[in-house]
Amino acid sequence: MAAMLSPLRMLLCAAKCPPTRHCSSFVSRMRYVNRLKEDDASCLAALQSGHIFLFHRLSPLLQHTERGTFRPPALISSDVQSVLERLGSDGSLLKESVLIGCSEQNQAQFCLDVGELDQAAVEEVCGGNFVQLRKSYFLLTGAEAPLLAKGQALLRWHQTSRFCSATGQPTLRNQAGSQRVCSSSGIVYYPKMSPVVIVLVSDGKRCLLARQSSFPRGMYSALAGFCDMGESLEETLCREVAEEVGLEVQSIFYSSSQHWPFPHSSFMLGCHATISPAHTQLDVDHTELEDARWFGLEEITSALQVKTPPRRGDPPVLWLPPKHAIANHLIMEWTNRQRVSEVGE
Ligand SMILES: NC(=O)c1ccc[n+]([C@@H]2O[C@H](COP(=O)([O-])OP(=O)(O)OC[C@H]3O[C@@H](n4cnc5c(N)ncnc54)[C@H](O)[C@@H]3O)[C@@H](O)[C@H]2O)c1
Ligand SMILES: [Mg+2]
Repeated sequence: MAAMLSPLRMLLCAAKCPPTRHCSSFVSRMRYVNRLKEDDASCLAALQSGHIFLFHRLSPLLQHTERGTFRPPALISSDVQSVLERLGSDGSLLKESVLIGCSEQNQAQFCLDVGELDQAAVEEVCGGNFVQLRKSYFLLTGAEAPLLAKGQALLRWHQTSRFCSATGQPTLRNQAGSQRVCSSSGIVYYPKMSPVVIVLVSDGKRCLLARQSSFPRGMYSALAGFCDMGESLEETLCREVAEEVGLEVQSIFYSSSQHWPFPHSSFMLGCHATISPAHTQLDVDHTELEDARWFGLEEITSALQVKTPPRRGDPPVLWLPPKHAIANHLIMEWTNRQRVSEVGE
């Protein structure tokens, strides 16, 4: 999963880069993006030759490909400019684009919300459809889904951060859209994510999954909870497991992290935790969770084979979080470890 590299995999990826006397292309891309965040003139120049992903009221534009898949078109600036002009908008909207990265081809990448234009008209001119992010996220494969999630998160932040919470005066963004400054007090605001710990608890033989009443039918996921102010990752993890299922954690292993756009930007910190096999009795907090249960390797293995979510009237079947979700990644890691340890027994 490209968006979630464990520290070991990160080391392996870094090891693959050939040593050069100059900066690696990764280093130069990261430095380029950083420069664009700090220098408005360079960012504006990069926008003229950059790629732009369009959104309409926070829904990204997707196109059907010949292979029956979907992709977000990366439009060039001059094309976006002519779409805007054709639909009666003056060119100034283009400058509202927000920097989201740099492609491996060294192209600066931006996103732009054209919510002030008629949705159907933009769709017709661009030959695509604006699809809600929750749906788009699961229609896309690879790195495009997290890129769009980042774009939507930044666009949402700009749309909801127009005023300083200390003075009530308007805030002004820099060209990259990486910060906003109060026009009166000079207070600088940066985009925010809420840290969330997500943990797959195991008693050595089984893993613990839970469901909230709002989850799709049959879906169980790892335990998750927002960090309280001042807490460490470990403290949040132990508190959430205690609060939600009444268990005390013995040990914690960090796995990986993920930006999760739903319902707003969360920074998911993924961990595994073990509890003593002698203390597995659950005391579920039913105000938070509809159900929590232990699942063995066999049940998880067959749930991983289920390809479509259960429908109303179908026999009850365990449905696991989709591939893009870090919960799925944790479950896969646990499954692989259990398989190895069962072979070793
Ligand atoms: N990507 C994944 O695999 C995955 C899996 C499970 C959950 N999640 C995400 O994790 C998040 C947290 O999980 P949870 O709902 O069990 O959390 P939780 O157990 O902390 O319960 C949510 C409650 O926490 C309170 N809360 C405290 N700080 C908050 C904040 N900054 N934002 C919103 N609410 C806050 C609210 O009262 C809210 O109702 C959810 O938004 C969910 O989308 C992601
Ligand atoms: Mg929770």
